[in-house]
Amino acid sequence: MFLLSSATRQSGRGETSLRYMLHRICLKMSSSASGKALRVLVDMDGVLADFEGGFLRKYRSRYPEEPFITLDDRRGFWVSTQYGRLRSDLCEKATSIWESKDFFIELDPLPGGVEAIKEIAKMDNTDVFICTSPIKHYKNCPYEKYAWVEKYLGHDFLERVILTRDKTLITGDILIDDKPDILGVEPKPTWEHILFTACHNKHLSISSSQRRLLSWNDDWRSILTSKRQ
Ligand SMILES: Cc1cn([C@H]2C[C@H](O)[C@@H](COP(=O)(O)O)O2)c(=O)[nH]c1=O
Ligand SMILES: [Mg+2]
Repeated sequence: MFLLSSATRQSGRGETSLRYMLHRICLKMSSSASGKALRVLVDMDGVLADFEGGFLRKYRSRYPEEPFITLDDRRGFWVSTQYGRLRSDLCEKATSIWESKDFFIELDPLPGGVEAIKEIAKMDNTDVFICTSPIKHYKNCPYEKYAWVEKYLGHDFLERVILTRDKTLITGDILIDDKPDILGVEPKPTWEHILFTACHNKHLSISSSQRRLLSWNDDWRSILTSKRQ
């Protein structure tokens, strides 16, 4: 501040543009600090990265003799629970897939997700963060989630990664997430949950007040607009 004000005092003609720049910087800082910038939280597994497709491909390749559940027949968020119901030992076999090295880094991006989040990141008055829950078997998953973001979104996007097992603690205006029930210690999260449609939740009826995003081809821009004041 001291440097800037002494520079404006000395500069004469440069004073107006320096003042203007300072004004712009202050505006950007105060709009973020006062919560005016729209804060968009985007989940990773099932929203940006194809967890279900990646799981089924690797499960069938590792356990070719075992029964499996097609994506069409998936019901309920937890893959492990549905496989456990099919046969109790299959719960552990399913879990072994996402606990393996290279599972998370090798997930394919879901259509349009990478392009959409890059576009959101460039929008004026908008802050976007990837908000994702790592598994407790932490040997590979947290590293690979960062590596996936770097691979598809670039190194600078690593600033925008939030790893948390409790998304209710994170403040934001919108959380785009495929998990139907997002619970945690905070009973009233600040965000509106936009349910991202996935094979496991497409049959669920949601309340009239809840909104869905059917895919990244759906009108996510209108949802963002609706949250701006
Ligand atoms: C289906 C399923 C998922 N998980 C793990 C895998 C991911 O790390 C999280 C989900 O993260 P998100 O941020 O909510 O997308 O859960 C699991 O442990 N068991 C499962 O059946
Ligand atoms: Mg998810």
